[in-house]
Amino acid sequence: MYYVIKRLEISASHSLSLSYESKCSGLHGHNWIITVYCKARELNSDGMVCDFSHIKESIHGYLDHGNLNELLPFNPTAENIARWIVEHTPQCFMARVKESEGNEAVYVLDKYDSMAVECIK
Ligand SMILES: Nc1nc2c(c(=O)[nH]1)N=C([C@H](O)[C@H](O)COP(=O)(O)OP(=O)(O)OP(=O)(O)O)CN2
Repeated sequence: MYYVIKRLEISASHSLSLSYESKCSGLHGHNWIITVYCKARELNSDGMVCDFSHIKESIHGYLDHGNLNELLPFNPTAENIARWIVEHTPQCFMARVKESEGNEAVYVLDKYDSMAVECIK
């Protein structure tokens, strides 16, 4: 099995729609650190799982310097963003989305859950 791991940073704003009072309901920004995990049993004809720059383009190219509430069709929590990355990135099975030093969410496809447990130890 081959793996590629791409880390990228996006600067973006969001506000959260929550069922309780929170400062996060106001528009604010983060420099999000995103880690994308892709895998393939066989390499493509270019000798890659997938191109690092294609991963960057589809996430950074779309979200950087944007308002996530306008760009994404869901409440832009770190968890929902991580799921969106997995669902929209070819060969991706797991994504980590870090809002700040202490706050990070991970989404992993069900069948790779044990791998995620190892990675986030
Ligand atoms: N499970 C989640 N919890 C929270 C999310 C989220 O996406 N998933 N997001 C937020 C807000 O985006 C908020 O901006 C985070 O605020 P921040 O000040 O960074 O967090 P803390 O209050 O915990 O601040 P510390 O500096 O880490 O103490 C909120 N929650």
